Amino acid sequence: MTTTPKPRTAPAVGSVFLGGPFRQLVDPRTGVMSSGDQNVFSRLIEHFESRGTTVYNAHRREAWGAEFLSPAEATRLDHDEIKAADVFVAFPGVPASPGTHVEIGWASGMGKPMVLLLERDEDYAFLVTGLESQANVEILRFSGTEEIVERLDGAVARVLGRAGEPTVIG
Ligand SMILES: Nc1ccn([C@@H]2O[C@H](COP(=O)(O)O)[C@@H](O)[C@H]2O)c(=O)n1
Repeated sequence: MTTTPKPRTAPAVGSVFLGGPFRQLVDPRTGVMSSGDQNVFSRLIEHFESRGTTVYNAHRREAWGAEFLSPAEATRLDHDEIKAADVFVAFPGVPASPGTHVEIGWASGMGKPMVLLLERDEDYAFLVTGLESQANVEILRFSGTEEIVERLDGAVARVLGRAGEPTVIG
């Protein structure tokens, strides 16, 4: 008897926090991020939402820069949303995004499964590239947004699969 292989589908993820450079991307002339930069975040948001995943994302929440919250409001919301999310996904940024690096520290401290999106051939902080020795994180090196989309579900599934395992200090 032959059996038909079941189609492989990525496991459902309840919620994701998506972070990355923000203030440095807001054009002072327009007060918002360029459409190209908005599209990168929108593409990843749509990717997750099309699978029924709730996406927490400050760039969309704050209308790409047109509706900045106060520092205290943004900090409280981001901290609460990272805590609520099943997975933390972020671009540390080139140049480095200060806010995202704070968020990476929070997510590590919370033991959150993490996927960090690093541009291929760019240089990043030692404490980002070394984080796999201390936390449940996958570092995904990419050359374009579509490469992220192709590889993201696999990386998310791997960190979720390891959630709850003790972290080996390297
Ligand atoms: N108005 C803001 C600014 C930042 N954030 C969060 O911080 C990260 C970006 O930090 P930058 O230093 O690059 O601005 C980003 O992941 C946001 O979650 C914010 O929520 N609101």
